[in-house]
Amino acid sequence: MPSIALANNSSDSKDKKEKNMKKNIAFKTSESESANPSKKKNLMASEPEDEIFSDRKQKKKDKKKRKAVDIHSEDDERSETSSELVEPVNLKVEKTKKKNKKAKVDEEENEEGEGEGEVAKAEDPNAISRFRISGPLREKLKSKGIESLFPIQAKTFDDIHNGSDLVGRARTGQGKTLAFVLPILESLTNGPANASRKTGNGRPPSVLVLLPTRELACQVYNDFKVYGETLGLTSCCLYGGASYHPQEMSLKRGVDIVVGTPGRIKDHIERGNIDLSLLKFRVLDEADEMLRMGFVEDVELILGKVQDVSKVQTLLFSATLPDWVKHISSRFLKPTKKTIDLVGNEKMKASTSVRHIVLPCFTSAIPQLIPDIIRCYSSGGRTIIFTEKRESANELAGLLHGARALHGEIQQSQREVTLSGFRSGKFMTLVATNVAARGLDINDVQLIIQCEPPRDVEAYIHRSGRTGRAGNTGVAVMLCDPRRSNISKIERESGVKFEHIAAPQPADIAKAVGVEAAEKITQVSDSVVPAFKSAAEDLLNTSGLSAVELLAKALAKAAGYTEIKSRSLLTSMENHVTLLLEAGRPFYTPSFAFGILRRFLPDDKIESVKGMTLTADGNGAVFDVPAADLDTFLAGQENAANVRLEVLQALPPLQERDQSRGRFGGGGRGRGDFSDRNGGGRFSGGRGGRGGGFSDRRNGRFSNGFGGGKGRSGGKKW
Ligand SMILES: Nc1ncnc2c1ncn2[C@@H]1O[C@H](COP(=O)(O)OP(=O)(O)OP(=O)(O)O)[C@@H](O)[C@H]1O
Repeated sequence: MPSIALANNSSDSKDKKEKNMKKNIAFKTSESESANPSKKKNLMASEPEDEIFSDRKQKKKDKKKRKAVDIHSEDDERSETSSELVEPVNLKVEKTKKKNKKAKVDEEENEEGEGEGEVAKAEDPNAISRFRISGPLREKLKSKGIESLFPIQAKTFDDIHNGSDLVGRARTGQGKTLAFVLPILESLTNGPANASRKTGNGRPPSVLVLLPTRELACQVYNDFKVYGETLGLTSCCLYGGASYHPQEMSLKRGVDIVVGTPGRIKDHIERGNIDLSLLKFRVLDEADEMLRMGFVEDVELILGKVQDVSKVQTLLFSATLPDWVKHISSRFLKPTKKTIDLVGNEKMKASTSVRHIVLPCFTSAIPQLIPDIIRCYSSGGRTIIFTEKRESANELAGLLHGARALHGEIQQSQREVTLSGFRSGKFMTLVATNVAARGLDINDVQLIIQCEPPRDVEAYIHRSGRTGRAGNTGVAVMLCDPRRSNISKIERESGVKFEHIAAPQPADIAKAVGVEAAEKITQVSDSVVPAFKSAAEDLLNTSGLSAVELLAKALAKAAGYTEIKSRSLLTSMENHVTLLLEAGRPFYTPSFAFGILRRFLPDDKIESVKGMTLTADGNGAVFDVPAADLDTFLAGQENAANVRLEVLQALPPLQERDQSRGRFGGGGRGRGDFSDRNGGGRFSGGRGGRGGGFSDRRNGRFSNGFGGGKGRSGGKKW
């Protein structure tokens, strides 16, 4: 990892009043909902829907696993709201234990035979042998390298197997999928649900799993398929954008497990293709996202198809469970439900094995900056870049070498090709909208880049959680416009303590790529030396450069650089420098700082100032100027009394502007408009408030004060 100049934490200094996202949900009766079918129709038409992805989880066992770093919260509080809470668990510790145990078990199995190995396994409280997991399933798990259950799986297994409804929450990447897959499969074949479930041709499904995106549905379907077939259970995946016929054929033949997205499943219900009356299990995975997307009525309609609610188990899982979802869960789950919350009131809600970084940057600098961030922070693994808008994803993917876009407007078949190409390593950079934020489990994603702070804390938690999975480490870099950053809300609500860094500088980049370039050069066969020796000698004699200087150029070229530019600390613009302005008195507004500059600089130089931002202590202002203008600025200050300009090597803490009105509701222009003063801003986000994130557009069921502004109220336009 390169040594990047660390700036002080600018968010510490501010304690701004944020508008509270009200989560008082006005419930309406089902009658009133069904009285409004036309609105439902509209929503269905615009649904980003669900997803497909027939790609297998490619768990390359030989991939190097990065050890988890500890960024654990000091806050040890436990939730007081959950009905049945368990101690939050340090996955890293568990995982390390598991690895040690596995090594020990393997050793003993080899030396002393199977019996001894079983004893060693039994010492691990989460060893799969300690759970009611039957032989074939156990063997399948072992073949996938799973010898021991993760905490969320271990803590929910018995409750689910014994027949309880359950709400399960654990941080991203901690194995929530198998937490419901395994006990469901066992219950259906060797447990309580076995006796009453239907078998034979044309049987109706026993399990229904609902997910918010097609990609996620396919991923979860794949787990049910792989593990279910070891127990003779069949699964199918129903998602939008794919042809109806094969889905209808699967349903006609009879299937045990149906996984899908609400829109397509509702379509199948309306076409009379699917009978959900005899379900034994209903699962809402990423429940909060599904409900946030406005699927609450569809979900309710689908779940309501069960004949006898007392005979069905309902499970609800997510890494984020806002209070309003907990309220809603009481509609779907029995009052006797269990809650297993491994996050609870712990301060840190996001992944603890991820390094969370904030980097100031103008939108216009993003395309040039990202390749260097990837070089410095991806450790050679995969990168997912998140943009807010589909157009930005397309645009950025077009500008970055070897990157592809993924979003809801791309045809389903292409989405599948893109995701499977990313999983298989055909290309290493995916530029996506929030369609990829939830649940996707892709091997060796080392780096997440968010081009701007997301609309809410849940989005931050899920996006950054695409890395650092299953105990591995990762890096999440969030870019933000220094003039408009509003990260303190995310910081406060997620519990993340952001590291503040500046753009990678030439030395950082050289350090990151130099070793690889040196390896490339040393790997060149000695056989080339005689052939190129005389050319090398000529070069040394005629270039006027030393051998070291020439070698430095060769290394740069081998790393793909023919020139390397420094970047400013504030906007990350190339060939700009960052200055601190002080005037011996407090600064209240950026205009005041501009006023001071006007006293000693001509207008055209003032025009070149970028990113004027007040320091957190209010005693100065920080801004960028083109490196070519630096002398003019420094010389100019000589003519102004009490004015001091300093070239900065690291950013001081800066003031945040309160963006809560626009971004989190209340109307206004919302996000966007990240362009710099001079109209740069390739990715300038335009207007359109982003309020109303939770509102159900159909009947205001979720209308909870988030309204206002046009735009992305339903979050359905990924
Ligand atoms: N017991 C286990 N041992 C080893 N690996 C496991 C185990 N359980 C799950 N995994 C692996 O951990 C990874 C993360 O699992 P999963 O996708 O279910 O996480 P999640 O908690 O649902 O994450 P998210 O909240 O992001 O959806 C997967 O690659 C999965 O195969």
